[in-house]
Amino acid sequence: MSEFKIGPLNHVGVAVPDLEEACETYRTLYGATDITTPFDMPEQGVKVCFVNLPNSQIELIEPLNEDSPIHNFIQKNPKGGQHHVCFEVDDVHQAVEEMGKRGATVLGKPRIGAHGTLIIFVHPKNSNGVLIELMETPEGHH
Ligand SMILES: CC[C@H](C(=O)O)C(=O)SCCNC(=O)CCNC(=O)[C@H](O)C(C)(C)COP(=O)(O)OP(=O)(O)OC[C@H]1O[C@@H](n2cnc3c(N)ncnc32)[C@H](O)[C@@H]1OP(=O)(O)O
Ligand SMILES: [Co+2]
Repeated sequence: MSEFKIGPLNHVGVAVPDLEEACETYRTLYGATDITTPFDMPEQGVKVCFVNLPNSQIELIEPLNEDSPIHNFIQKNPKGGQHHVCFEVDDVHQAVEEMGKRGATVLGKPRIGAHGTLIIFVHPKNSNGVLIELMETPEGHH
């Protein structure tokens, strides 16, 4: 197995109080034309949609309920805010192992994210206050 390292920036996560309103902002203010239909991910506690860009995505996420991992974030930032940065990796299980070895705190277990591949999160305290998501590269995405 090759030495662990992060690969391409896959998306920037933005937490919002109202997903439809945020989509409208990207449509009307920024002229975004390729925005996916919002969908719920109950197991992740969020409603999600993507603003597809030539080289990356903005991932808009809204808490589904009070148990959502981003419920507190929206409480503290009622207008929303930049939430996480996601990098692609070859192997999430290798990433978990390496993060542990390198003294970082992995949040929860690997689970399937909005791109249908395994993801993990590394605590903001390990990366200058930025929540980092690591996701396995989707098939055919290179
Ligand atoms: C559908 C999946 C999709 C995908 O891409 O596939 C997603 O990306 S879903 C994204 C939503 N899911 C997650 O974020 C899961 C991982 N996150 C967590 O486990 C929590 O959000 C956690 C632990 C990072 C923070 O939880 P919470 O805010 O409830 O805890 P605290 O209030 O105690 O916060 C601890 C400490 O961290 C600071 N904080 C919280 N969120 C963030 C953030 N997004 N970026 C930077 N810092 C953050 C918070 O202010 C506290 O700081 P402190 O100085 O200790 O007060
Ligand atoms: Co994400």
